[in-house]
Amino acid sequence: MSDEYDVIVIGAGAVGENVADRAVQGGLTAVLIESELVGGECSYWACMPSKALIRSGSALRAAQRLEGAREAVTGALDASAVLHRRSRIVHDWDDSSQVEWVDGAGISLVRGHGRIVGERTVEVTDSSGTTTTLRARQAVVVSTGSDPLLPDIPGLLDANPWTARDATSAKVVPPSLAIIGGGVVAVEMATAYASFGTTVTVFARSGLLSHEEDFAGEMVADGLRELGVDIRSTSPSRVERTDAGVVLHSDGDPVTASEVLVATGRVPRTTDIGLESVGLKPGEWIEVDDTLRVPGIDWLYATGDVNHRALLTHQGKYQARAAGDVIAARAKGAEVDDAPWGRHVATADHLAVPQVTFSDPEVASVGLTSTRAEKEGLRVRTVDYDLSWVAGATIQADHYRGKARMVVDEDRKVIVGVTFVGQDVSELVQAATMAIVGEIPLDRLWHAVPAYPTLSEIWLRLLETYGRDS
Ligand SMILES: Cc1cc2nc3c(=O)[nH]c(=O)nc-3n(C[C@H](O)[C@H](O)[C@H](O)COP(=O)(O)OP(=O)(O)OC[C@H]3O[C@@H](n4cnc5c(N)ncnc54)[C@H](O)[C@@H]3O)c2cc1C
Ligand SMILES: NC(=O)c1ccc[n+]([C@@H]2O[C@H](COP(=O)([O-])OP(=O)(O)OC[C@H]3O[C@@H](n4cnc5c(N)ncnc54)[C@H](O)[C@@H]3O)[C@@H](O)[C@H]2O)c1
Repeated sequence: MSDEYDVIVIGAGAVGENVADRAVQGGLTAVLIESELVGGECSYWACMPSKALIRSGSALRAAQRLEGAREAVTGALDASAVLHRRSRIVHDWDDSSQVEWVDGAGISLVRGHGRIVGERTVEVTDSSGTTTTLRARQAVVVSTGSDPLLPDIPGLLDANPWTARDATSAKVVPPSLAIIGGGVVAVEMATAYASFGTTVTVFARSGLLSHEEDFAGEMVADGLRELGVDIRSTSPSRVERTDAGVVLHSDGDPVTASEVLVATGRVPRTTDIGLESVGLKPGEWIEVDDTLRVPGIDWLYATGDVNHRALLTHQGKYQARAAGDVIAARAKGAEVDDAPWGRHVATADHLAVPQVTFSDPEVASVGLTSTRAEKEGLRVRTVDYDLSWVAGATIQADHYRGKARMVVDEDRKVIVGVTFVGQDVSELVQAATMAIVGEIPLDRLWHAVPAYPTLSEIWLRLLETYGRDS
C-alpha cells in the first residue's frame, strides 16, 4: 500500500466516510484511518441503536391509541426481542458491510489510531503498536467525533456510570435507571427504558430539551411522566454505588437505581491526535470556516462533531460533501463556490439544522426558535397552532396531542424556524427545511397545497393563522 494519498481522513464515522467518498468522486485518492468500527458512533452506539430501542414502544403506543387496534394489542413490550432487533440493526457490532462499501467506493482503509505529526503528515499506530507514516498531497481531514462529557460530580466516576454507549448496547434491561441530563440523549433513553418497564428517574437541572421552543420540553415531560418517569429539576450533588445499587443524592430524596446514565453533553475527541504539532490546542473543538477548513492552515479540515457546528449525523455528512468537493476543487485549481449557499460551503449549519427527538411525543424542528431569532435581532412574528385540530391528526390517533410553531421573519416574509411536537411529526420537518433553505415567500407557500387528510395540513393552518393580505 502506498503511504502517500491526496487526502487523509482521520476517523471513519459517517462523516469521515462521506468526505473520503466525495474526494474520490472528485478524482482524488483518499485513505480513511479508523481505530474502532468503520461507521463510527452513529451506526453502532448512537442514532441507529437508540432509534431501534425506541421504535417498538412507539409503535405499540400508536396502536394503543386507536380504537380497534387497541383491543388487538393487549400484551406488554417484549424487551428482549427489542434488544435482539437492535443488535440485528447494528450488525452485532461487526463493521464488515461498511468495510465492503469503503472498498467498493475506491477508498483505502488503515486500521489504527491516527495522529498528526507535522504538515500533511499523519502517523498511524495499530493494535500491535506498529507505526506507519502517511502523507497527504492535498489535505488532512479530522473527523474524529466526540465523547461523552462526564460532569465533575463527587463519586460519579467510582459508581461506574453508563454512557450513551452502554445504554444503546445493553444486553439486559435494568430494573431501574437514573439519568443525569435533560438533552436529547436523556429524553430518548428515558423513553426507551420506560417503555421496557424500567423505573426511570431523570435529573434535568435546566428542564428538558432546553435548546428547543419551551413548549417542546414541557410536552415531552408530560409524555415521559405518563410513561412513569420521575423528572427532577436538579442535579445530583453526590453519587455512590452501594450493595443496593447506585444512590444519587440531591436537594430532594435520594434515588437508588440499578444503573446511572450520564447524558450531559459531549467533548471533542481531540486529546491525542497531535493538534499541538500544528499549533492547535488538544482537547478543544476545532474551529473551521464555512468550507470546513481550519483558519491559517490551508491543508487542514475538520468535519462532523469535532468542529462543534452541529452535533448531528446528517449535518456532519452535509459538511463532508462540501469539504470533499472543495478539497477536490482546490486540488484541481478549479473555481471555489464559497458564497453563502454555494456548493463548497455549509451555510445551512447557521440557519437550517433539522433535528428530530424520537420521544413520545416526537419533537421535530429546524432553524431558529422564536427566542433565538429575537436574540439575533430579527423582527419576527410567531404563529402557533394546535396540531390536534388538523383532520389528519384525528385519523392518526384518538385524542391526538400536538403543537406547531412557525417563526416568520417579518421583514422578508419568509419562515426562519418551525417546530412540531406530536406523534409521527418527524417526517414533517423536511418540508420546513425546504421552506427555510429555499426562502420560499409566504405568498408562494399558499400554493403548496397539503393533501387531505394528512398531518401536513398543519402548513395550511399555520398560514391561515398568520393571515393573508385581502
Ligand atoms: C445516543 C446518541 C444518539 C444519537 N442519535 C442521533 C440521531 O438520531 N440523529 C443524528 O443525526 N445524530 C444523532 N446523534 C449524534 C451522532 O451520533 C453524531 O453527530 C455523529 O455520530 C457524528 O459523526 P462523526 O463522524 O463526526 O463522529 P463519529 O461517529 O464519532 O465517528 C468518529 C470516528 O473516528 C474514529 N476515531 C476517533 N479518533 C480517532 C483517531 N485518532 N484515529 C482513528 N480513528 C479515530 C472513531 O473510532 C469513530 O469511528 C446521536 C448521538 C448519541 C450519543
Ligand atoms: N435524535 C437526535 O438527533 C439525537 C439523539 C441523541 C443525541 N443527539 C446529539 O448528541 C449530542 C449530545 O446529546 P446530549 O443529550 O448528551 O447533550 P445535550 O448537550 O443535548 O444535553 C445535555 C443536557 O444535560 C444537562 N446537564 C449538563 N450537566 C448536568 C448536570 N450536572 N446535571 C443535570 N443536567 C446536566 C444540560 O442542561 C443539557 O440539558 C447533542 O448535541 C444532540 O444533538 C442527537
